Amino acid sequence: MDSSNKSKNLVKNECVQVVVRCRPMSKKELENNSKSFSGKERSTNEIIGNEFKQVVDVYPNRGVIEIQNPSDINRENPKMFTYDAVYDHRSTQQDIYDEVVRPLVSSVLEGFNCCVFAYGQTGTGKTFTMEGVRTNENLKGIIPRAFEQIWFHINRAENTNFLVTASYMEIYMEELRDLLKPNSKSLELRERENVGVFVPNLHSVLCKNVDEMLNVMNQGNKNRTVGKTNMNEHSSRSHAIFMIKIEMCDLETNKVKVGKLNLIDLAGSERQSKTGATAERLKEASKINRALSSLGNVISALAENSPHIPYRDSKLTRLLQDSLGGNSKTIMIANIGPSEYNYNETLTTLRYAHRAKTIQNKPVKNEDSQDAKLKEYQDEIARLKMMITERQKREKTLPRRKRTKKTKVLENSFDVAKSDESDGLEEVYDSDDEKECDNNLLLLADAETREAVQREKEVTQQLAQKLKELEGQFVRGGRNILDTYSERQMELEKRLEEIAERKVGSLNRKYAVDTCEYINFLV
Ligand SMILES: Nc1ncnc2c1ncn2[C@@H]1O[C@H](COP(=O)(O)OP(=O)(O)OP(=O)(O)O)[C@@H](O)[C@H]1O
Repeated sequence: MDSSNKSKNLVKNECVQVVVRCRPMSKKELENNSKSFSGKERSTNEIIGNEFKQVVDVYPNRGVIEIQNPSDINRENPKMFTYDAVYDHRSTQQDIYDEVVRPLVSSVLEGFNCCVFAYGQTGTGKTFTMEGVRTNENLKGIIPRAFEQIWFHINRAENTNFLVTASYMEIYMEELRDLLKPNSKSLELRERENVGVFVPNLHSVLCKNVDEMLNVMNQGNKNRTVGKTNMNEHSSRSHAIFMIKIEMCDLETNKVKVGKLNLIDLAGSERQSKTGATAERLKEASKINRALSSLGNVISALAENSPHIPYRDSKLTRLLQDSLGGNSKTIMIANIGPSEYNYNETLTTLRYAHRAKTIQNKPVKNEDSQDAKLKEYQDEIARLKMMITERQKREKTLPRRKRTKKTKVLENSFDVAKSDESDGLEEVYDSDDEKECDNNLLLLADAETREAVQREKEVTQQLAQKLKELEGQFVRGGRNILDTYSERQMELEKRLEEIAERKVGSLNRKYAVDTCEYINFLV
């Protein structure tokens, strides 16, 4: 990208947006909470008695979370934190998506790099928030909802070609694994100027609709490392990263934009005394905690404007390099639990989340991106079309004989694959007369020339086939305007986006006031 483009595309600094979601009391917590002080002895892995009291209060209208220190007997001085948005146990998956994530995915579709990551203690609802419950429409999480928004947009974007790919990987025990190719060897991270950190050889799947993306997600989830601990029946033992790349070409201007979306479900921090982890689970926990502590260090260093940011301390922080302090628009969802039993972990999460709010990114629109595959394909398509046209012209200049009954048989042997999307080819074969001319070429006087022409035609046919395959990679926008949503729903989506933007704007104003309170709290 030249420097004039760079300055044109440079958006002003933008802070990482931080939202906190407090999950409801779990069944176990509610059951135990109903018991008063039982006086029972506490065993290492058993959670009992009064420790399930709720210590977290959520004020969605003010973007505030209060947490009460259980050792403060009078319970007079709760600690207070303000975020871009906060969600309590009543919040729905739809609320979070519409108010927080929808505007971000709109930015992806404008050509920005964007990232959503869920952070928090084990069992606080990160996977629930990101992936949700597959079998329940209302409980599906951010990832499947993002698929719907993306394809909703594509199905309406006229005059645009799209090339959409998805990849899915996990960081397990500090190793990068391709969740779509579970038997392949572990992946490496590389860094290149103008590209940033990337993963060579990561498998990516071409997607043409929501269902194909859901298949990628489900396929990857089958291969994700999950285990049981005392804190969570299905605890994620790895950090999972779902990556979507959307290349878009405006067919009027021929300009290409590239939007990238990283959807990250981190493994949760955990304490052995609570999870009861032993053997393999314990080894995993130590790697998980180490990577999360390096993430904490990166957040702190960025918040303090430190000259050295320790991105290289773990694979997770290297991967998040662009999302934290880089060129991406980023949302951190900090998940917490409400009970006293998790007070220390919850406070730690709230503190890190608050620090992350000060991290400044410089989002840049990826316009005229040189590494776009779509650009490469389009150039190749133009080249193929030109070659085919030239060949056709050349063939027409060869001497012909008049068509006879006998030669009609030959017509069936020649049928260049004709794509309805291939404008160039339509030009070449747009009338029966021309096709007849082509067939007549086979009737040239001597066998040698006939053979040469036949060979020529085969080459042209191969080129046409290649052209068809390349064009088959794209999705032409604006083809399915009435497939899944009505016009009324489109309007509703627009309104929701406006509401979300207004909400974030008013919370930002509130933040200025609350920062003073936070500084007081720190001193
Ligand atoms: N907002 C919520 N509403 C209802 N149930 C929730 C909510 N958040 C979490 N849960 C439930 O809590 C349990 C733990 O959630 P989940 O597995 O998403 O936690 P996690 O943070 O991903 O844990 P880990 O780090 O161990 O993978 C699940 O049974 C989940 O359904």
